Amino acid sequence: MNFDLSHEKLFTYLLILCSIIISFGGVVRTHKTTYRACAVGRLNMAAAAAVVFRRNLFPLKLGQKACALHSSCALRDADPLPQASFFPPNDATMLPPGSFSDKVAFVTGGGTGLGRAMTQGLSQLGATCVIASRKLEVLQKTAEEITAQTGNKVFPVACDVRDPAAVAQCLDQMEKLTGLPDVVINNAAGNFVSPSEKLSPNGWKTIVDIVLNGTAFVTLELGKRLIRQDKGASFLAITTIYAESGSGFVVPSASAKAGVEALYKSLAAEWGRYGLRFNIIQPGPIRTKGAFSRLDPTGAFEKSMIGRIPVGRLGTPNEIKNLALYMSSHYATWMSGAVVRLDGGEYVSMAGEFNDLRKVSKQQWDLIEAMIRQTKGS
Ligand SMILES: CCCCCCCCCCC/C=C\C=C\C(=O)SCCNC(=O)CCNC(=O)[C@H](O)C(C)(C)COP(=O)(O)OP(=O)(O)OC[C@H]1O[C@@H](n2cnc3c(N)ncnc32)[C@H](O)[C@@H]1OP(=O)(O)O
Ligand SMILES: NC(=O)C1=CN([C@@H]2O[C@H](COP(=O)(O)OP(=O)(O)OC[C@H]3O[C@@H](n4cnc5c(N)ncnc54)[C@H](OP(=O)(O)O)[C@@H]3O)[C@@H](O)[C@H]2O)C=CC1
Repeated sequence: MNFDLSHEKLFTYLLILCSIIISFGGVVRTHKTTYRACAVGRLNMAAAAAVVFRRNLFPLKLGQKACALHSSCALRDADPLPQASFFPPNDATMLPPGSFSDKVAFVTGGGTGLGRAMTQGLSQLGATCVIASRKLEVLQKTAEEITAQTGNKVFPVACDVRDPAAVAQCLDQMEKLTGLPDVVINNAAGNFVSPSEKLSPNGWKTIVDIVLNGTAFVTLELGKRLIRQDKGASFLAITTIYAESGSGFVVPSASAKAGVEALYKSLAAEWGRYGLRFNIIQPGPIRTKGAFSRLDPTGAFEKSMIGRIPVGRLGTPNEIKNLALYMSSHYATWMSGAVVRLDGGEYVSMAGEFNDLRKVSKQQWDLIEAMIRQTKGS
């Protein structure tokens, strides 16, 4: 019998064996690294398998604990690159205090992640906020926390943006609570990575319904009401850098976000005459539980993702907050139909044909240059 087991395969099998032991609650030492299963119960096996998967793609640092796939564990935090020290995030709120006094802001998906950060910023600068999404308890907790911090009211309203009747009801409720908004941020989204050949019709529909139809229902219903009341407003949509390029493995999201951009650019042209502005932010990767748990659940890709960001680090929710506040404010009244990318340079870094030459060392460059200079004629 021919046992063709390379070191790599043997190591993988060993790790799978370890993961099975881990899944029964054990602690395993391999290569001086202690892996302790962070999950209990049914998720144990999945977590341990994720560690094996990740270890084989990108080695864990010594002593780093495996924490994949379990909600009780903090999300892994891959190191920034050295150049990130030139570009520290400035999380302070940028606009002057009171920039949104007497304004009402409506933020979809305002209970978590980037939506929460933008709501916090608007509230801090004086806005009365209404936040809407499916999970009322999450919204309530965020609303209480922000109001306690800023002293300004944040109203939670349950709403599934996929349902136009629910959207209309939510806006009725807002009108009673605060009147129509001056600032609208369409931030709610759904996403997951999946090979497209595994997508069911309902998988496709779910993402397109949340992202494109949800944004359209909110925007069109609010727009009609604002037009009827002759009230101006700023609309902002949060899309993504791959809305422009497209991307494999998140095809429903890429298609829907591209649709949102077309919707916003079109309405910028059509509804300016009613006092309505429409702009778009395309964020690069920012660690939020919502995004990373669905787009990189094993944590295997975070390091390589940071590696392709010229600024050498992920963005922060507060960086998106500051841009969103500016674009929604009275400092930006001449801005409409704009698409602003905020991604540490990731988009251009992935696009440039020769950008991988960053990996070439000084000595290799000397050699390459000498070879090129030796070439005569064509
Ligand atoms: C080189 C790799 C680099 C990795 C980088 C990682 C980090 C990158 C950061 C950059 C991010 C860029 C853009 C981000 C865009 C975002 O939008 S992030 C925000 C993500 N947040 C959310 O998604 C929050 C809300 N999401 C949800 O509620 C759910 O996830 C869901 C599925 C969207 C909706 O929930 P629900 O309505 O309950 O739907 P379900 O009934 O569960 O499912 C509906 C159908 O979808 C199918 N499905 C669900 N999950 C999957 C999956 N993982 N794979 C395949 N199919 C899936 C499900 O089976 C249902 O279909 P069927 O009825 O046919 O079974
Ligand atoms: N984080 C990142 O790296 C990036 C994020 N983005 C975009 O930023 C935005 C915020 O994402 P992020 O904060 O990371 O992720 P989150 O998952 O935290 O935010 C998504 C929000 O959408 C809400 N939501 C989902 N489905 C619905 C629905 N059917 N009706 C109403 N609300 C819904 C969720 O609340 P609930 O579950 O209560 O409904 C949640 O608050 C999204 O538009 C995303 O596409 C873009 C590029 C990069």
